[in-house]
Amino acid sequence: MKIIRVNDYTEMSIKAAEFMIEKIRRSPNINLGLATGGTPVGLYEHLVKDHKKNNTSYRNVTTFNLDEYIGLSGEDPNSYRYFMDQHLFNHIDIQKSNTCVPLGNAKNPQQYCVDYEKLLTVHGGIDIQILGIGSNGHIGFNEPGTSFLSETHIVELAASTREANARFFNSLNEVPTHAITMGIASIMRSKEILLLISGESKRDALAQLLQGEVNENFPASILRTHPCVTIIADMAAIGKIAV
Ligand SMILES: N[C@@H]1[C@@H](O)[C@H](O)[C@@H](COP(=O)(O)O)O[C@@H]1O
Repeated sequence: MKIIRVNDYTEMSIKAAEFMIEKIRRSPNINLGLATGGTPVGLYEHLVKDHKKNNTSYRNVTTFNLDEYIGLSGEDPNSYRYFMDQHLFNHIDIQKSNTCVPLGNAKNPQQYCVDYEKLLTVHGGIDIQILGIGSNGHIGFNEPGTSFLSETHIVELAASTREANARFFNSLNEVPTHAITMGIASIMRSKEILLLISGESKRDALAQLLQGEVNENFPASILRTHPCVTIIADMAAIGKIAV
């Protein structure tokens, strides 16, 4: 894993945007794996700025999001589809039909998981996957204990994850209990991974990722076995860890 140290959230977002823009310009029909949460918001802001200023085109780009809450429609302001539209898709020249975010209100969620996984394969897989990390080591919504062999599936969210994400909702009760997420195996099939880590609340997770064992109890640890991972981490997350 390659680690890029940056001072703060802003620098992380700019570096991540430069990293992505370079790939998109080089391969205009790239398949991007996208993440939600607070971490990539700055990255998306910079991609939008760059699109407006330098005309980087997303015309032939296809995107796949990692996850979505079960029970929320794409019009729900707390859905990840809504998040992606607001933060990125509505502001760039991407074709909406090329943006794939799992459906939170699919009629048959189990079958939908199989279909989403197939969709990834049919498109030739993800070229570069952006990831954030939960403080318990989750990636996507793959909570501790998830099999490293898992593909897109339905998960029950850990209490700590619902609490961490409650800040986006009116109350904890409104946070859905289940989500659909690409599995660990689906994520690991990406040709390249860019993991963003910012803030003191992620310090333990970063330390465990770098120094702990590769173990299903800490889902992100599998990334140590991926051939092409770049981590951009800020000083608040790094703290005194030797990187
Ligand atoms: N499902 C998302 C993840 O994809 C995200 O990476 C993580 C960290 O979120 P944040 O960036 O807000 O800390 O938790 C959320 O639950």
